[in-house]
Amino acid sequence: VEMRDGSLSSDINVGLPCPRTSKRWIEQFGAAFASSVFPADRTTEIGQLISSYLGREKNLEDHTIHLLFSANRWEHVPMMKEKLHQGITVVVDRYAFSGVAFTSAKGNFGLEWCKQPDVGLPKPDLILFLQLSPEEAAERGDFGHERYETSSFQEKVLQSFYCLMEDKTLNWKTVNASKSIEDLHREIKSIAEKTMQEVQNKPLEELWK
Ligand SMILES: Nc1ncnc2c1ncn2[C@@H]1O[C@H](COP(=O)(O)OP(=O)(O)OP(=O)(O)O)[C@@H](O)[C@H]1O
Ligand SMILES: Cc1cn([C@H]2C[C@H](O)[C@@H](COP(=O)(O)O)O2)c(=O)[nH]c1=O
Repeated sequence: VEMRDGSLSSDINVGLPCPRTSKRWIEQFGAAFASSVFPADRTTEIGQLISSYLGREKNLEDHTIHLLFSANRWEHVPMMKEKLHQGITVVVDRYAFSGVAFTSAKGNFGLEWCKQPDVGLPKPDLILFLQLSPEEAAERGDFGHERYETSSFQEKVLQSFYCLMEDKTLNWKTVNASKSIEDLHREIKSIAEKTMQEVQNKPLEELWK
């Protein structure tokens, strides 16, 4: 979850809108935070290419898909900024951190190269990392259908996230995702509300600048 003056977003671990999760986020957070929610938006032309890639209908070169994920974030920046300036909390289900973690997990990609296309995106006020072992994640619904959804690759992604979390200029918080949905909701809501209070008068910053 990533936030700005009254704004909340999520790299819940948190990409831009995914129809599978956005409804739940709205149910959980919408009323409480008047939030706008968007995980990887698979509806735009770029989003459709990404969706075909993830669904293994299309193969794309690794640099190319990395840049497409980033472009899918940039195409939402005007909308995000508009909402933030209206005082609306923005929740993002996956963001630049997923971009870096997944591409760098492929090997032959340094973290610095992976970060470059996302430099300057709106900087999140909070990044919530929902920690769950790859084994436990694999037991949950829907796992295994898409590209990247294997326990061995997810383990590499996890290591990349740990490297990203060493950056103390970002407000990372790890929560234990093996709790019940209700308990997890309560914890996230509490952390998010506290952060919203803390940042409400702070200016919007740029990521990795
Ligand atoms: N705390 C929880 N306890 C038990 N099951 C859960 C919990 N949270 C989510 N689930 C279930 O696990 C599955 C995956 O959840 P969810 O879609 O939130 O994961 P995700 O990491 O956002 O997946 P993706 O990013 O691939 O969409 C769903 O079937 C959901 O109902
Ligand atoms: C944003 C982003 C995501 N990914 C990967 C991570 C997941 O495997 C999928 C997104 O699907 P989900 O429904 O949001 O889980 O794509 C990536 O490789 N790069 C990115 O920038």
